[in-house]
Amino acid sequence: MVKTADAVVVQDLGKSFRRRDGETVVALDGVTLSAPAGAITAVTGPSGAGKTTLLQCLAGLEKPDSGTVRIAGDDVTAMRERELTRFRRERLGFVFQSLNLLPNISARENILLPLRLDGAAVEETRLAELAERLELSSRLGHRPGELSGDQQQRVAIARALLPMPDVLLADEPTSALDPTSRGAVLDLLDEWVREHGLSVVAATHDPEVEARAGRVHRLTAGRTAGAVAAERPLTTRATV
Ligand SMILES: Nc1ncnc2c1ncn2[C@@H]1O[C@H](COP(=O)(O)OP(=O)(O)OP(=O)(O)O)[C@@H](O)[C@H]1O
Repeated sequence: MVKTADAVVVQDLGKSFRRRDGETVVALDGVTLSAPAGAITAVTGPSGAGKTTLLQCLAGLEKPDSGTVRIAGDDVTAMRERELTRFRRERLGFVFQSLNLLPNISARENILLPLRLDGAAVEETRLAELAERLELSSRLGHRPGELSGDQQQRVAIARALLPMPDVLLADEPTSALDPTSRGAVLDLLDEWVREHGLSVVAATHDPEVEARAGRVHRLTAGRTAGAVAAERPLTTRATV
């Protein structure tokens, strides 16, 4: 089933940080954007533009100072911590820049962790399919320290996808991937977007992710410049 409504709607989001020296850094300065279901949305922009902060606010891991974040119609900014934790587990998948794999358990156990925390059944068939598509089948018994950076990033992607989230929030999801794995990962994401209506919101510097995106938002100094930099239907890959 392919959904077409906006999965993520961000309105006038503001977030500042107080640095140790007392200076205030404005990371998000009134960001307004949306991301449809059934598409990849790229958030691009120079280093320090606020991309990671935006994803953290979308995930409810940072509390914005102003504005709203709606995911599948639910106002994330209004949720209390317990509700937010459940919402995150049930609806969202993350690929963090730092990957956050647990070092003392195998790739397989890392991938299964969100389902285990949720008390959900282990989806062996889906796990096997994901592992095969991400070329991890022979690596599932290895711990993260025994894997290359490229393999670790693919483990983080498998972990985020296995519970079948509505929205995948990904911070530089292809940064450690070589060209072959990058193609395999992006093909897989394209497929999930089309077949499961997944909404992928990816902060990225990677032109290939941008090329696959149905919508591109460019952030500059915490602001969306012109809100939608490029928009095209999923089936056409024309550059705008
Ligand atoms: N916890 C924090 N404390 C203080 N300042 C912060 C904090 N997090 C982010 N910032 C500042 O907010 C601004 C936006 O940072 P952010 O990491 O969101 O940018 P980014 O676009 O993701 O950068 P990159 O592409 O390098 O990851 C930067 O000036 C950064 O130094």
